Amino acid sequence: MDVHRFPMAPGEALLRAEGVTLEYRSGAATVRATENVSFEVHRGDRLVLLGPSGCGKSTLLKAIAGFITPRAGSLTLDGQPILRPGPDRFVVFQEFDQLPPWKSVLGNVMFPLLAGGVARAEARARALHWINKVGLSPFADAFPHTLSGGMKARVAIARALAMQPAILLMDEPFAALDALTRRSMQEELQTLWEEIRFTMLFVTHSIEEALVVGNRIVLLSPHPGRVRAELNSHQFDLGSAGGAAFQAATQRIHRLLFGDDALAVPALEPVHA
Ligand SMILES: Nc1ncnc2c1ncn2[C@@H]1O[C@H](COP(=O)(O)OP(=O)(O)OP(=O)(O)O)[C@@H](O)[C@H]1O
Repeated sequence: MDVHRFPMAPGEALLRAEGVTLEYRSGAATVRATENVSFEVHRGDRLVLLGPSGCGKSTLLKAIAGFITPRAGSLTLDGQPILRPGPDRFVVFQEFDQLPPWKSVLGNVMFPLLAGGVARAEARARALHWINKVGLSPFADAFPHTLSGGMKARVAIARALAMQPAILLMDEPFAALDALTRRSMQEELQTLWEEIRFTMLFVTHSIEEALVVGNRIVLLSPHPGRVRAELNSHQFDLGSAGGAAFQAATQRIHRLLFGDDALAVPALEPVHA
């Protein structure tokens, strides 16, 4: 078994969102979360959905995960319509209480593999491999309540990567962490990506985090979320944070989201920050 292998074939889009409108309905009330949103995620991309609170980022992720059906538009993965949840998509949430407290780190990472029908011995080997990758081998038998927030985040990432999903969906995974831990988790995620080159769709409302974590950023307007612009951000990492180019990009994005530029930029115009 090659536990390093991820489904990779650079080139065409892996995930395609086309004109996606998402709504919540309860009784007579309808809340439109996103409107006519289009973007593509290519294999090996670290695409960030960035926008203010309530612009529909989490709702988009839920739709891509297969939990919500678009009111209009389409979502396809590898050319196939997304109709339901599947093992090719795995979500890492902000709430690390997503780890069942009665299972050890090893048990937590093995759990989705076993649920997906992987034999116990292989699930154990794969889990131990990814626990090692996130630097938690000494804690394989520890239980979640004995771990720090950053360690829980690493368990959640190991659990997701062990499933070898076609795309990793991350919903503000570091938002609940203190600033220093958040920064080191961003760094660790970057190191893991450089080694494994998994495909990731990352949701955040932090401009700095988007620049550090992503190679491309899709900016969403306030409620309901519409694509405001798409930017390349591959030139930035934690090393460039605080530098002049990074600061300029941060201010540019801020203006695009909240300032006068927000009205002037048509959807999907490529912007090189
Ligand atoms: N279960 C729900 N029922 C009704 N409306 C909802 C539901 N979940 C979200 N909404 C609404 O949909 C819109 C988008 O919410 P969503 O959580 O996707 O935004 P977000 O960009 O992820 O925000 P945040 O950054 O604060 O998490 C909001 O107006 C929100 O109130």
